[in-house]
Amino acid sequence: HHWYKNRKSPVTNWPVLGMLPSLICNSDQLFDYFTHDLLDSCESGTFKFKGPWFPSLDFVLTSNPMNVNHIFSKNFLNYEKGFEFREIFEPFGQGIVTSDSDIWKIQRKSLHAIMVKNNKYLNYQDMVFRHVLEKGLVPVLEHAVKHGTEVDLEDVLQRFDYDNICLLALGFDPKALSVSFPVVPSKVAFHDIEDCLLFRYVLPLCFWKLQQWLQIGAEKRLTKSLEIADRFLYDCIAMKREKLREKTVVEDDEFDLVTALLVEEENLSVSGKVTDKFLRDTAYNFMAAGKDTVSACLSWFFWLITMNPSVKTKILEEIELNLPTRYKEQNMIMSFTSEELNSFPYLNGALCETLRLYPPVPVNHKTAVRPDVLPSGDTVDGNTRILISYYSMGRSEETWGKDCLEFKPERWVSDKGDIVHVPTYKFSAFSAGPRTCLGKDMSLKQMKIVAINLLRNYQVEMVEGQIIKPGKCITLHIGNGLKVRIKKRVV
Ligand code: HEM
Repeated sequence: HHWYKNRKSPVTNWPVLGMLPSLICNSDQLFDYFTHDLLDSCESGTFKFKGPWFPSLDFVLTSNPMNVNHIFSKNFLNYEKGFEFREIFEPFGQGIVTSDSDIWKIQRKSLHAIMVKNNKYLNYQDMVFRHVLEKGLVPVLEHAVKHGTEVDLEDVLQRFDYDNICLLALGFDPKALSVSFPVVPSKVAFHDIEDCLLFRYVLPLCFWKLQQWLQIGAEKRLTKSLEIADRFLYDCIAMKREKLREKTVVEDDEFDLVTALLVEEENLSVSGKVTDKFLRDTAYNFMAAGKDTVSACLSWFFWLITMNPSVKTKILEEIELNLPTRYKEQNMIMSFTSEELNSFPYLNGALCETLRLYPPVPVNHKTAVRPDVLPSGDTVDGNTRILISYYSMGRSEETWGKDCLEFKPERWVSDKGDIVHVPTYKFSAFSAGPRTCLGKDMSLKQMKIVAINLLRNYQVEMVEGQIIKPGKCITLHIGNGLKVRIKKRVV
């Protein structure tokens, strides 16, 4: 009866073990397995994965845009991160990424007021970005050009991201991006925490809870790394409080997130609640959300344009054509306003195409509060884990056509040369609905500026013989990095 019931399933549903063996066998290429082995065979773009009988690891996997619209917008209140998710990601505390209901609303309101609405903070963002470009990225690239050394471009960009996010959140420059490629303990700790949390996510709760109690394996590593990260965060917060006590006016170049929260306390919905723990949780979540995403996207972008030389040529032509006259001289560090960046629709298309094929957040998590019927016709029970595969959505033939696996920036440029906008429930790299990414505009702006500076001034050549594939991580990195040689480009 069991075999008969499951005869149409694209993977074997074993008695007792469920579909776990197939998942384990494909853990090396999980997102392709979700896309091609599970979802491609379901007309509704939704697959019910059966885990072992005990403990239950069942989940509903979907890449159907109508379901995404329903889960993230139309029936938003029925789909939360959920208690189990918060338990697993407990180092995030009561921050925006893992919270629901009122706690999430307070976090979202305060972060939105600062990251999107506060002009002083937006100016600070631009200042920090220019600083990291000028004092971090360019000297490291120049060093690589001068010595002809091979560099891991992904590592360079991750360090760039880390310095940028630390300055944005805490006003502290860890100088992770410098020619000596130093080991930065807080950066290593954040990375380790992410690694250990991924373990927790795929293991049954009772298993990692036991490990935690015994303080062995990944849980032991997690405790140590969390101590390092917390010490770093609380030290930075104490320094900020001390600085503010000494000053009456905060300069524009000191207006980081923690300072902004302290200064703007009365105007935010958190009056009287800006405790050290609140600041720690807010900063931790902000850093976790923004720390590796830009570098992941840029790494895939440089690899994709190297594999597609005609795209690279077109981007360079667009840069030369639309570059403001003040930058016609070579070797200058170029920064742009958002309006100026609108003159690069093809570059925008190439970045969107990268995000479509390699979304830095490949899968999102939701929990159904009450039973529901999805627009695809699939039913979900209350307390069901739902995984939304952004990776599979970007590779759906139904949404993107027969050439969905090809890298074609042209699909994002209209016949008139304008940017084509795709609804967020179809192109969900930054998620959709009320929980859309708060760093979207900033990230797109920063990625364009890095791309223009690098492409115009340097020639980035891939080292032969590399295997480029996603690594096992919460963020979609290139597993083994991206080894390149950098040369100066002559215009
Ligand atoms: C290419 C770059 C980025 C991508 C693709 C991206 C993608 C996403 C996605 C998919 C989510 C939804 C996650 C979820 O629901 O759990 C998200 C949320 C978020 N992102 Fe980003 N992100 C990027 C960069 C950034 C940066 C640089 C920051 C901050 C400096 C940031 C801040 C946030 C925050 C605060 C949230 C939580 C929003 C909420 O739950 O209300 N993101 N991002």
